[in-house]
Amino acid sequence: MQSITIRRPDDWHLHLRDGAMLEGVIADTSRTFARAIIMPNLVPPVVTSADATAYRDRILKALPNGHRFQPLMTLYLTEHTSPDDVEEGARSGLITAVKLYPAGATTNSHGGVRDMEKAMPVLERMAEIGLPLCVHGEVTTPEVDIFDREAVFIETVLDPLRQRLPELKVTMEHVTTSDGIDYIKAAKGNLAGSITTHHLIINRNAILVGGIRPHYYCLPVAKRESHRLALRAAATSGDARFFLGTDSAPHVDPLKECACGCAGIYTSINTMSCLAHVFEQEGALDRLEAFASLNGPAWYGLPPNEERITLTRQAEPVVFPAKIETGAGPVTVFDPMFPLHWRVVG
Ligand SMILES: NC(=O)N[C@@H](CC(=O)O)C(=O)O
Ligand SMILES: [Zn+2]
Ligand SMILES: [Zn+2]
Repeated sequence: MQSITIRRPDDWHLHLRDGAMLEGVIADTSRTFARAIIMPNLVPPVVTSADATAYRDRILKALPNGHRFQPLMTLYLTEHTSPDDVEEGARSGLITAVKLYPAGATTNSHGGVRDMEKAMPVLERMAEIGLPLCVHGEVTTPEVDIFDREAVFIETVLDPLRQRLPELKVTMEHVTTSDGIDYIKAAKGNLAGSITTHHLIINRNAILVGGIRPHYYCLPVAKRESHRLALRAAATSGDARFFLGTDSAPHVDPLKECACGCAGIYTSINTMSCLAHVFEQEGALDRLEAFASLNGPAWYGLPPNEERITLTRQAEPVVFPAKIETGAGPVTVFDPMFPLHWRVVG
């Protein structure tokens, strides 16, 4: 049997939600991942260090017995965020990054930033103390086509910001376009990108061909095939600027399967099986560890995990549930549309 052993992976972009949903999903991450950057887009969002402390405690309380898992907390940037609060949170080790949601760009982003000018004092402080900014890189201008939102964000928001504050460390999260990949590669430093599992596997056909398929709808929306290929090339290249951020984003089925379905794909449970498949297809299994376990910690200035996990390839497909049941309701699991043969064995 073929097998591969890598350092225990981390997830550099994860939605754990809260309450019954948090309790229902956390084990799918903590079973396999040692750490994750926890997204702050709760209702209401995690905006202060006090909010983040309370949320971290709820996450740790929801952890199954025997699971060791470190939530790396983020603050949701608003136009009123206090630079001092951010600095205190960072210095105490509570906060790993601050998250920029352009207002209206995605799930629970209405409290995000409308006018970047108002966020400058916080961003300047972050640049000073070396605290990374994680960005949902999409503009929300109604005139801009949804498939172009990432490219336009780079040109009109991200590049001007980086020119103004070259010392600011920026993580472009869930990169979905070759424009994003090229922009990161061309940068002289202080820029990296996370890539999701699903964007390595689906293009926009998955959402629209043969009927509208809400469980493949997420933001940024999957793009055309050429972009997926660029993401795969970057992820499997070993380039230290690219790493895993699953963006696993659970929504209960009734909120996905309706006239105005939520954006988000749930991949925590089968991410490593999907990734091993992708890296094997690309002849890059030896670079899976860089993508899932090494590049992320290096970017965030943390040591890689000492523990190892082993994945084995079995002849029979590995069966994952089509849905998980949570106290909040059922959540459909990402279906890669091919059989998975890799399993995490420990
Ligand atoms: N990715 C998504 O489609 N949804 C995320 C928000 C986000 O990461 O943009 C969510 O919170 O549901
Ligand atoms: Zn996002
Ligand atoms: Zn997300």
